[in-house]
Amino acid sequence: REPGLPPGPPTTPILGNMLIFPRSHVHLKFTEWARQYGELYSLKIGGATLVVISSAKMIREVLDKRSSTTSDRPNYHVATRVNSNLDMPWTKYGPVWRNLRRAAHDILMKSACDRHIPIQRAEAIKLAVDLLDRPEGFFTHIVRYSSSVILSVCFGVHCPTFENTFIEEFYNNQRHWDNLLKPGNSPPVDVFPILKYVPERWASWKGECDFVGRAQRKLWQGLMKECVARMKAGKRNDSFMEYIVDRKDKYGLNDEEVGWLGFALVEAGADTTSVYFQFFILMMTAFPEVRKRAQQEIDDVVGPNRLPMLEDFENLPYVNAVVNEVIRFRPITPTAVPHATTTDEQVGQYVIPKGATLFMNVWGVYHDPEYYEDPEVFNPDRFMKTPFGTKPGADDTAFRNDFVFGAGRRICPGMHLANNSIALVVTTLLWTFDFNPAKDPVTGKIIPADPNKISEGIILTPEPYKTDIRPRSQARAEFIRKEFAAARPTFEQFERSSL
Ligand code: HEM
Repeated sequence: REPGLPPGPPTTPILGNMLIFPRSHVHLKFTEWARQYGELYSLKIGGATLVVISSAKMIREVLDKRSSTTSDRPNYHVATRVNSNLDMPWTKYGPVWRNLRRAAHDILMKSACDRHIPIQRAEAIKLAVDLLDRPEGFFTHIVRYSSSVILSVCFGVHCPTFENTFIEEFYNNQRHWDNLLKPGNSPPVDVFPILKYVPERWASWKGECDFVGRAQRKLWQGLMKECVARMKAGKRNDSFMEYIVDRKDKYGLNDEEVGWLGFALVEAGADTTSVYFQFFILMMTAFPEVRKRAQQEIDDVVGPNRLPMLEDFENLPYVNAVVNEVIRFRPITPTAVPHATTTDEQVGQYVIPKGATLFMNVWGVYHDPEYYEDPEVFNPDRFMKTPFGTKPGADDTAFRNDFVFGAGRRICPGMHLANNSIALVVTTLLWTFDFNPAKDPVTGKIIPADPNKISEGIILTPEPYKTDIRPRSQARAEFIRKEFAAARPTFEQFERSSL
């Protein structure tokens, strides 16, 4: 470890910390090291430097305040080979990223997202109807919901079913992509660039990259073709990509970049949102007393004769606390997406060198016992006491409830769309359903839903679990079906073409 670097675990010659770098549950090891080496520590992987940021104060200091020099992405040979670095979350900081980001900002800013609330609401109602019809398929219904929202909003196409559709093809392909991105699944080409030149017959990852790249391109090309054909036929439905196609010169984007931007929105927005709901239902199943209190609040504010609206959300402090606690307890993106520095950065007594990879340890921040009372306990009440759920009296000036969306210039541009989805789905589901632990059909014994069973790729996902989903009353079930019938015109404008 070079002098001046933040401290970190002892290194071995040449390899640095490579042998002790975790192969899974990276966030847990990062957090264990944070308790030992502090809010800013470093790791060496061969010649490369990784810096792990594990406090709200340091996130502000390094990623927010210095965002003009800490917003690059690390070199990712796999991403370069798969999509020439045009898939926005992985794009290097520079003119292409700036153009993509400007376009993404304009279509995803709050006022632009608000125009899409009707389809998000209609989809939340469809999700409830799917859960009434086939509650055991709840994982798939959630994935369909979030994919269909993103596809409607971005490309103007609704997906009424999961099976044999674009969504199934997209998710199959994403599994390959996630595998490639997982540390250890392809050789460390970025640390030892010589590996780039290993011939394909000894480097199966190269073929896998080419396969994934071709499949991703085929997906966005199909979507773009439909979108442009619809525009030409005079059947616009106000989708984001129509807006970008109209203004691609203004944004300095060519057709290829426009296509990859559309793909990035679907990729970054579908899985993340659906995983939030998978965790939410898991928590409502595991903690029925929390669910009942949230339902009581909705009943008091909304009553039984109408569905919750987005505007109700701000009048539901306990439901807000539940939403925030699910994010704190199980942050979907526990180490966000790594940033990289473009200059040397002096931070206090340390120097973070140019080209270092920066990890934002969201899990470590949200599970820090110095700031959170019993951080391993799911307890929405903490957010009723202080705005960020921190211990009363703790210095929370640098805290935010949205660290899960990243920081600085790279902060997730889709957060307003995601937050609208979360508010609408959470309130609709709590209004309509009870979630209870399932029972074994043979023994009658309760099958506990365990929040600790988590699998991970780029994002944290609950392992499949069982839950007993039932409407709170026959009247509420019938009401939802009526609302679904009334939402027909909202869906229709997205059904002019099908996928
Ligand atoms: C709960 C849902 C979501 C979570 C937790 C989430 C989280 C994140 C995180 C952690 C990043 C990296 C930020 C950084 O580097 O500091 C990111 C980037 C991004 N997200 Fe999201 N996201 C969500 C939903 C969405 C949605 C709905 C969209 C679009 C429709 C979206 C589009 C993007 C894009 C395009 C980027 C790349 C930004 C860049 O590199 O400049 N995300 N998101």
